[in-house]
Amino acid sequence: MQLLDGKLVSAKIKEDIKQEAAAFLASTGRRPHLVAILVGNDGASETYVASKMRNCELVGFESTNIHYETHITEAELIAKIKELNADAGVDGLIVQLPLPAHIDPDRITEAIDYRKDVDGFHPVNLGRMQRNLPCFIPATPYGILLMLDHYGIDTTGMHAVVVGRSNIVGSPMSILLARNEKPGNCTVTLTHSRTKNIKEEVQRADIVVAAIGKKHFITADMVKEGAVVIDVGINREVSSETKSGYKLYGDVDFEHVAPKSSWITPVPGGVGLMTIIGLLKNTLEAAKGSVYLK
Ligand SMILES: Nc1nc(=O)c2c([nH]1)NC[C@@H]1CN(c3ccc(C(=O)N[C@@H](CCC(=O)O)C(=O)O)cc3)C=[N+]21
Repeated sequence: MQLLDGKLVSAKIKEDIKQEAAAFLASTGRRPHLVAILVGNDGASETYVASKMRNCELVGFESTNIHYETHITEAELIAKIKELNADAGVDGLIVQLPLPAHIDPDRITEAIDYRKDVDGFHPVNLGRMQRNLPCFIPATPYGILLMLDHYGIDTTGMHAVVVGRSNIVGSPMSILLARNEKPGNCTVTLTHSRTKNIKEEVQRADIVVAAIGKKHFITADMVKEGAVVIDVGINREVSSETKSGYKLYGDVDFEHVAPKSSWITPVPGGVGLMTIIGLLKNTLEAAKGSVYLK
C-alpha cells in the first residue's frame, strides 16, 4: 500500500501556483481575485471557506469573503452575483454549498457568469467538460486528477467504479475518468443509493472513488486486491479527543482497506486538501484568461 499524500502534493502544487501568481502580478499589476459567498452559519462551511481564503493569501491571491445571514432572499443573492459578474476586478466567484432550503442552488449556479465559475458547477462548464473542451473542472475532481497525475498512476483501461452521483463529485468524476485523456480512459460504472448489489460492483473496480458521505461505507470485503482507492468522504463527528472538537472520517474504512489497496488517500490529508488546489488553479486560469478569453 502506498499513500496518495494530499499534504505533500498540495504543498508542492501551491509553490507552483505562488510563482505563477507572482508572475501574473508582475505583468498585470494585480493579483488573481477570488470571491466566496457564504450564506448562513453552517460550521463546516465556515471552516472550508476560511481555509479557501487562507490558501488564497498563501499563494498571493486577493480574496474576499461575503457572508450573509440565512434569511437573505434568493433575489438579493442573485443581484449580488450579477454585480460581481460585472466587476472586472473579480476573476473567480463561488457560492458555498449547501444553501438554505429557500434558495434554489441550481438558480444560483446558473446566475454565476460561467467565465468566473471556478467551482465548475455551471451547466456550460459541465457540458464543455463532457465534450472535452476548455472549461473549469469542479475543484474536487480536478484535485483528484492532479493527485493521480502527480503519482504517475496510469488509469488507461482501468475499470473505475464511482460511488455517489452528486453534481459536485460523483457525476463529474464519472465523466472525467471516461474521457480520452490522462488520467482517464477508464471504463466507468457510476453507482448510487439505488444500485443493486453495490458490493459486487465495487469489487470489480481497479479504481474506486468513494463520494457518498457515509462514514466507512467502503469496507475491506468490497475492495479488490491491488485497487486504487480515492476517498472523498468528509464525515464529521464530535470528539473530545481533538483540539477542534470534532474528528473526520472518510467514506472508506481506511484501516482495513489500506492493506488491500495499491494506492489510497487518507482522510484528513487527502482529497480535501487537493480540492483547494483545484479551486486555486481554476482561479489562476480565470485571471489569466487561459480557459475563456478576458
Ligand atoms: N461551492 C462549493 N464549493 C466547494 O468546493 C465545496 C462546497 N461548496 N461545499 C462543501 C464542499 C467540501 N469542500 C472541502 C474543501 C476542503 C476540505 C479540506 O481542506 N479538508 C481537509 C481538512 C478539513 C478539516 O480539518 O475540517 C482534509 O481533508 O485534510 C474539505 C472539503 C469543498 N466544498
